[in-house]
Amino acid sequence: MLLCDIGNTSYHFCNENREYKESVKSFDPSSVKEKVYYICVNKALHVKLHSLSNWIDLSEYIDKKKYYQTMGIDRIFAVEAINEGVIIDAGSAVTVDVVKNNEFVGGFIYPGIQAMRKTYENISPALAYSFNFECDLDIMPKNSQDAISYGYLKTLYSEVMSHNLPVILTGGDALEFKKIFRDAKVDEKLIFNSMKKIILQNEDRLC
Ligand SMILES: Nc1ncnc2c1ncn2[C@@H]1O[C@H](COP(=O)(O)OP(=O)(O)O)[C@@H](O)[C@H]1O
Ligand SMILES: CC(C)(COP(=O)(O)O)[C@@H](O)C(=O)NCCC(=O)O
Ligand SMILES: [K+]
Repeated sequence: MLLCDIGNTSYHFCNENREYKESVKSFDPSSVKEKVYYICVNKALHVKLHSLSNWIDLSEYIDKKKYYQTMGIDRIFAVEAINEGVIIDAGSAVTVDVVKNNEFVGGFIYPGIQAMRKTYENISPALAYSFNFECDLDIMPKNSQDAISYGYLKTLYSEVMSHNLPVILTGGDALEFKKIFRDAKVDEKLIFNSMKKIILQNEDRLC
């Protein structure tokens, strides 16, 4: 079964156990001839995907009453996958969603690594550093690279840890954030497993 999670940077495919990515900028979805179950947060692609009969939008098979109307479908599928924890989906944006006793408590959206690095760089060339994910968030920075790394990472780290819940990391940058959320579980297949659960629950409707 071919699954696809489409974000603002990548088509993230999973075929049985093979995972691969294609760029949103260059990939042509009509090149896929087999049936593919997908979710998509990329509004620009919605019309094209809905015109392809072999691309099946799983967002139509989820009970959206538990979520707010404009919530990203990637976040909804991630939340549906767990009963308790804080999910960090680190991609173009970093989304953080809190689930307690199988209930969606709420969540927030934080700039992704590339977006934030460009923001600092656009302020001044003096801030053109990659983020140091090894920087000690318990010590006030005394160099420029840690000054922007701490500025970007400490707020996110403190907020996530304040919930005292298990942390689950997913998304293209999960392994970077694992360096600061050391006790987190990295689950690159979180959303794909959630998609499989929804397909199984709706197999009579999904021919
Ligand atoms: N222009 C870009 N914007 C955002 N992320 C980018 C960009 N170029 C490369 N990346 C990398 O691509 C990955 C995006 O993560 P991914 O989860 O695939 O994105 P999304 O789900 O938002 O499409 C990250 O590792 C990020 O660092
Ligand atoms: C925040 C997102 C852009 C994240 O998408 P991604 O990082 O996977 O490209 C996506 O969840 C989205 O479009 N959300 C809509 C706004 C909201 O969730 O409130
Ligand atoms: K994301």
